[in-house]
Amino acid sequence: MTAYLIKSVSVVGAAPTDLLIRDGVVAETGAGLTAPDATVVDGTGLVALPGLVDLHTHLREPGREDAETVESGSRAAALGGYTAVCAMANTSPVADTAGVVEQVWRLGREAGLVDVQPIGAVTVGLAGERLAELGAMADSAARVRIFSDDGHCVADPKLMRRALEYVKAFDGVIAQHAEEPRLTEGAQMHEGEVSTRLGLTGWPAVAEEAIIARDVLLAEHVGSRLHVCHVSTAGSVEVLRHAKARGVKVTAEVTPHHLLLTDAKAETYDPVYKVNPPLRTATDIAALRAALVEGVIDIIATDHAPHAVEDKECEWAYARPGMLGLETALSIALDVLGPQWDLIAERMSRAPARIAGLEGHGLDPAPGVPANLTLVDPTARRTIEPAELASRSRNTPYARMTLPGRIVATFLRGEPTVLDGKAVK
Ligand SMILES: NC(=O)N[C@@H](CC(=O)O)C(=O)O
Repeated sequence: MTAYLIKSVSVVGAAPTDLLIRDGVVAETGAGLTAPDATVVDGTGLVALPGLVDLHTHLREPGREDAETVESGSRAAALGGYTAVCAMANTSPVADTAGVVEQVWRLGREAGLVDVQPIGAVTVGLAGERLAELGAMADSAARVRIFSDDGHCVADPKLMRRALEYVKAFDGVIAQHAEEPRLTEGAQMHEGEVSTRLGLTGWPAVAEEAIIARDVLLAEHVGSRLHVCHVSTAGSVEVLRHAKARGVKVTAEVTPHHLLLTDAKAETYDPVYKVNPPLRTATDIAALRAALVEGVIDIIATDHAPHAVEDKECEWAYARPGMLGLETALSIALDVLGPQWDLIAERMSRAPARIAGLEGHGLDPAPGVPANLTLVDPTARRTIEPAELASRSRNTPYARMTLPGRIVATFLRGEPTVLDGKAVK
């Protein structure tokens, strides 16, 4: 195993220091370190963060390997500064058995670019009718702790209650895609002034808020852990604030795109902006940003949703919802939050690692800690070229935008997965 000596790097925004990485861990920190056997990495001007952790990634394997594979998505993640991603269950076949989650977990190990933690489906086939084998997935080699029907809401309150109760036995968490399906039938975009003008069927904010309100009450009633996926409205923030004040065990995520882009993007009729939940208003964005700073929203999660060209470059109504996120998330966070490094480390690494229970992740670089970290150049600016992304898909909403920050290197247990801004393998 090669040793690495990172010189003069700012750890989470602190004064520059040296980091010696050896045998998979941070062996030493301090000014003026020397290690003749180590490869030197110049960290001048760079910020070291604990490796980012994404709680919400669609890797598409098995089933849609044309859109993404565990390997291509892992490479996109590493290039985005991630050392761990949680892979959503809406694959084909659905990850609703021990066999499928073990397959995804094994593919992640084989790719070896990030730790891939499979998420298990809550219900068989995401159909919302009966519980999947949650216990078998938890006991499998993949050690599943997060369960989600993401892409679909667990709409039946009795099933949701059962799922919340079931996962208590192994400190699991249900990650809910909050969307009351009866209120979003035929929905194409956010219900509001723009949808009225464009004549597109709207997805009202209340469809999200009603489910979150119900679920925080259910989680409180059974004393279980609830995680809310991709929170997108100001009203949802108020429900979450209320629940947290009552001591409900609820955590919540916001995506980079819901922090930056509004429903006005639909005016272009470019389906790259079609996403679920939909892009909302400037008022929602302001509330989401404030909630993220305050901690009412715990984490940024990408909802990286790669789609093949034919599923995206078609009429708006026929396009699949979803956008890429892994390779641009840190840049959007920097754009939105500025260089608040401790906040970024908390919302993009420490907190998601805690929620997912990922050992060895989400820890600031310090002696003895597994060397899962990323080096960011905060002053660099880059223009997003879809063709240059590592993802197999091209559906980034940031094409040709110039964004702050560049991932220079990522280390997974002391081995670089990215060096000089390029994937190592
Ligand atoms: N977030 C998205 O817009 N898409 C997700 C699933 C979903 O939530 O619809 C996908 O898997 O593509």
